[in-house]
Amino acid sequence: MFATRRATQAAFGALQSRSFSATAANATKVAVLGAAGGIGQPLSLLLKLNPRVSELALYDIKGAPGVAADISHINTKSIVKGYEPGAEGIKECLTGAQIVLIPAGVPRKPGMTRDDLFNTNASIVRDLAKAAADACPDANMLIISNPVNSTVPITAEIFKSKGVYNPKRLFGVTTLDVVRASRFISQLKNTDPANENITVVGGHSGATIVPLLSQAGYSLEGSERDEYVKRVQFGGDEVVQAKGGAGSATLSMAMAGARFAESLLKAAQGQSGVIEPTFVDSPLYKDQGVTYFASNVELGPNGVEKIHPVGNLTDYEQQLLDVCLKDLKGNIEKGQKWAQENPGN
Ligand SMILES: NC(=O)C1=CN([C@@H]2O[C@H](COP(=O)(O)OP(=O)(O)OC[C@H]3O[C@@H](n4cnc5c(N)ncnc54)[C@H](O)[C@@H]3O)[C@@H](O)[C@H]2O)C=CC1
Ligand SMILES: O=C([O-])CC(=O)C(=O)O
Repeated sequence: MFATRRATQAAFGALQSRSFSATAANATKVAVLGAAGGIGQPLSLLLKLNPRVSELALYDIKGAPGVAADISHINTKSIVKGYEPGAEGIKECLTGAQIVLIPAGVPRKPGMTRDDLFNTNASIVRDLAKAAADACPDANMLIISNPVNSTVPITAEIFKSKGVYNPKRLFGVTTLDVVRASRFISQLKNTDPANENITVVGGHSGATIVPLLSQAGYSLEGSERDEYVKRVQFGGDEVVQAKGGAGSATLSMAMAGARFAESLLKAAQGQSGVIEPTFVDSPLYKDQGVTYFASNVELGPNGVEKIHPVGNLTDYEQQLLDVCLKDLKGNIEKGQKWAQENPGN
């Protein structure tokens, strides 16, 4: 039993700071949109375990009050409330939120690319972004719904159209790529994954995902290198295949989303030097027409504090980056154009 308790504590150790407790001064309302889904439920659970969160607001088109009632019995201090679907529910859910996580939308089935989700998820994200732009224009927006390379630019266009766009507060959550890249190298090298932190740059689909192993001091060669990179780039497909039509990564994504939210909370609550790769409005490749890009970003009380350049690359990594930039440009422009042509009601 004690072993079980120790294992549970270790599992949540990265998410919890036991000495930290939200006070009136740093009270933080976090909203999850799509909270009753495969990602939304475990993500909400992990946020309930985070002492930096004082209020958890859950919204979905179905089932959020039930998820909230369940999670609210967990013996941590934060208040949890689930909201009914509709304009009033989403407005109340979002009012006063400092962080909004959006995992609402459909997941992939085998044989689909993330871009195949565009037609369904673009309008879901647009409508939720509109509600957020009205109710909590200063919140940090964390976009999980795929295709992230397009849903982040869609969110930006909506905020721009309402005159409240702040590029420092919009994040595409690419943390799962970092988590996978770190776990997969630890399997190859027999190291502790907790000590690995592989930087992953670019975007969040296939060839746009570029792991930078050389910066962690690793140099894989030949087929071992190619297989590693392919596994990081197509890790999502591995899960989609294994689930056989029942969706894509949910549990690992919930962990990754909770980790990114925790990093933002730490930075917002005064911790310096908090750095995570994330897909943001970025100057790095704007001269090549790529207006959003994931690289290491230092987080602070105002969101994005400093966007780090990608740093030194091997010739091989440079080749991966060149392919990434080409794909990424198309994904971004597709989202921007769609949002401009489909402003919704
Ligand atoms: N960024 C990343 O690394 C990852 C992103 N994803 C993406 O996250 C999204 C969600 O995946 P799952 O949770 O597995 O899907 P899911 O289908 O299990 O859950 C989605 C939830 O969104 C809700 N929803 C749909 N329309 C909504 C709306 N207008 N307002 C509020 N809620 C709404 C649904 O009712 C459902 O509960 C997918 O697009 C998936 O591709 C998945 C894994 C990793
Ligand atoms: O593969 C998918 O569709 C879900 C996802 O983004 C991931 O697992 O990285």
